[in-house]
Amino acid sequence: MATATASSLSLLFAHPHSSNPRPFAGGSHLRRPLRAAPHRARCASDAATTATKHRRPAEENIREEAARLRGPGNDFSAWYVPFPPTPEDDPDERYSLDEVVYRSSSGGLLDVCHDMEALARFPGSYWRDLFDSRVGRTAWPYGSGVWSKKEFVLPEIDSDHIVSLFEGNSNLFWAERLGREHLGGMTDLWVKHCGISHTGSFKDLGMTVLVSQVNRLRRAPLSRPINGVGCASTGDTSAALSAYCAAAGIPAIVFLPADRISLQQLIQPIANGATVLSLDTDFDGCMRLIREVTAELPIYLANSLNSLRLEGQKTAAIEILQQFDWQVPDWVIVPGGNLGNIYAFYKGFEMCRVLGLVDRVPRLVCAQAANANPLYRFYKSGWTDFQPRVAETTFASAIQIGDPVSVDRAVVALKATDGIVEEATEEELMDAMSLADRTGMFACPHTGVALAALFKLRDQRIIGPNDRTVVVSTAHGLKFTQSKIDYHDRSIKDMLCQYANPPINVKADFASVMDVLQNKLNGKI
Ligand SMILES: Cc1ncc(COP(=O)(O)O)c(C=O)c1O
Ligand SMILES: N[C@@H](CCOP(=O)(O)O)C(=O)O
Repeated sequence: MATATASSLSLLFAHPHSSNPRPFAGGSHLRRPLRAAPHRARCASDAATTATKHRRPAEENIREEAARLRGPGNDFSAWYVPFPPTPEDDPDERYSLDEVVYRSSSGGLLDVCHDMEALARFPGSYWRDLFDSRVGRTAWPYGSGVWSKKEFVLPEIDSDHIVSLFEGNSNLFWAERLGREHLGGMTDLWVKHCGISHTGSFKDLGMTVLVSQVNRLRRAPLSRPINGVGCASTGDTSAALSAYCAAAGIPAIVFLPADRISLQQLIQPIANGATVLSLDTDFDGCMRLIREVTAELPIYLANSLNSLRLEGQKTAAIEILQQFDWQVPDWVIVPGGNLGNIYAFYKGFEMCRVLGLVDRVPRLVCAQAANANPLYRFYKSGWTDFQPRVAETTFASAIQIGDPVSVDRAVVALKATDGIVEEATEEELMDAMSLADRTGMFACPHTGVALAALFKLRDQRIIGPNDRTVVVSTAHGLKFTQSKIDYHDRSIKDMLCQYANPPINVKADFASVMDVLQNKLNGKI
């Protein structure tokens, strides 16, 4: 494993060995030349946002309206660089986002690097105001929580190529009762409901970006021969990929570990018309196969090994800052599996810090199921010994991953934020999820993992009662109802299920009903 050395994204934005004082800023065939700095901060997207005061003509749709209103292009750009940057790397190694490339020349990961100098010509206040002005609108494509931050995501894509289902802008839920009653009087506890979304998980945020770029590549003038988009999945990536591909008319191919994902997840790609291969292996086995297959066939890889995905996912971090009026929370807790998302959160926060939208980043916590905890073990070894493992069955089935592709990214994120890795047993995660449900949520088991980590960190007094803390809820509880049914049925072997609330079977007569209700009201049952 490559050692993570970068402690700040700024190292990505300016290569350590580059002698160019304006890193990647000039002379490249990958980007248009920079314009002279405008004295007033305006960009094309801005014009589209502000010019929609009048209702568009009935014969025009929102894409066409956006095209009509589009002003001159902006000069922001982005490209792939090796990740993390090491002194051994060729400082000139970079790739256009229009290339189909997932790995650096040394076989390492890639990251999307933005032209920070161009973005930094505008003060943080400009970006805050611009992003705030777009929230809740329908102006294409800014009604999406991802594309409302287009300049920080895929600045060069034509809005007409974007495949968006108006994802993002998810609820930041004040978990008042959970914090007050069950977490030692926590006053400032929040749950970012990334799973209350089009396909029921945070994957929509990344998939809109990836499928939009594929759409751009397939269409003229690039006209790349990409016949389909494929992924390995524990159920959520496949659902998001299938939905976005279906919306764009692009074939989707998904590799699923047989009998290891929920029925609700399985039916999503089936319903969206994807080619679904159910394979007799675990997620890590599916991941190995999809990598081999995409190296042979003109199928574009949609897993988070592909760093485009993380550009969309990072907008959840920016959205959290925005929802707090650009104040930075103290802690953000993220459940981790393949480990792309923890890095995406870091990148979103760090980009806002570097560009002056905020002045610091929160401490990150990555929470893993004890049955699938390679990162936790690595952390506990003092980051000295990473061992992939065979992940055991967990109710948090979407993070049943033993050989995460983004482990290097996670290490960078955690080291840079003085982060922590925690784990949760099956009982801890199911209890945490069920307790949260009892305070008005309908959490998924992965959110249960993050909540269980919070319980532990509160017990250890690492997180204080007044610390502003955000737990990232990654999927909708309705995708994982069987685990809740088993819990409330007390049918889970060796689990007390202390918050189970099974239905009471009552004879359908007045006296029996009254009897039960009186016992209930008197606290006897
Ligand atoms: C619901 C859910 N939560 C958390 C995760 C973990 O995200 P990551 O793989 O980016 O660590 C996943 C996917 O792995 C997921 O589907
Ligand atoms: N939980 C994921 C696992 C794959 O992660 P990815 O982010 O690399 O696509 C899933 O839902 O498939």
